Amino acid sequence: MSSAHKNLSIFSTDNLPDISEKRFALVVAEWNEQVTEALAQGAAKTLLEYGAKPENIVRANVPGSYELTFAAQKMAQKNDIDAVICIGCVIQGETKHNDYINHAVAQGLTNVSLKYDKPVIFGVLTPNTEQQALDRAGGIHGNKGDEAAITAVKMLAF
Ligand SMILES: Nc1c(NC[C@H](O)[C@H](O)[C@H](O)CO)[nH]c(=O)[nH]c1=O
Ligand SMILES: CC(=O)[C@@H](O)COP(=O)(O)O
Repeated sequence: MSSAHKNLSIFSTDNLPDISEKRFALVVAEWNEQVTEALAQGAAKTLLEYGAKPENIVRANVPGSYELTFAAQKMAQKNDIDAVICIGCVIQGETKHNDYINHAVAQGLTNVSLKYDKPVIFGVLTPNTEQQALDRAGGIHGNKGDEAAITAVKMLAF
């Protein structure tokens, strides 16, 4: 079901684990900062709403979404990080560059998650237009940052 038919920030929060002592890395790409900052704020707010402590959310910025994988690995290898949430926005341009970034990051974050046996959440928007991005960063389709945070919390139940 496409985002056009549902608010991405409406999800079940039943049976969530206690995250009061869990530590989260929040890795944020600076490209399309208006969007990624809205996503990051949504993710942080949601973690706090569901019981995370402010001191247990470790924020790190990277230049672009392609760099999320390297930073995610640096965070995932830390013994005091329980989950990594990666935030980015890769807007389609005139060339295929966005495709290469998106595929590299999706596969890269999956590899990091499996290598370090920790949830590494793909909170990267891959819109065709800036408006599509804004719609998913606190607009008509909710906030994908909220969704990424809840996903991290749910995965800590495994
Ligand atoms: N065009 C976008 C980029 N491009 C930059 C790359 O992510 C990367 O930093 C560069 O290729 C150097 O390695 N990044 C985004 O996050 N969003 C874009 O729309
Ligand atoms: C997705 C990007 O990296 C973006 O800057 C590429 O834009 P373009 O394909 O028009 O060069």
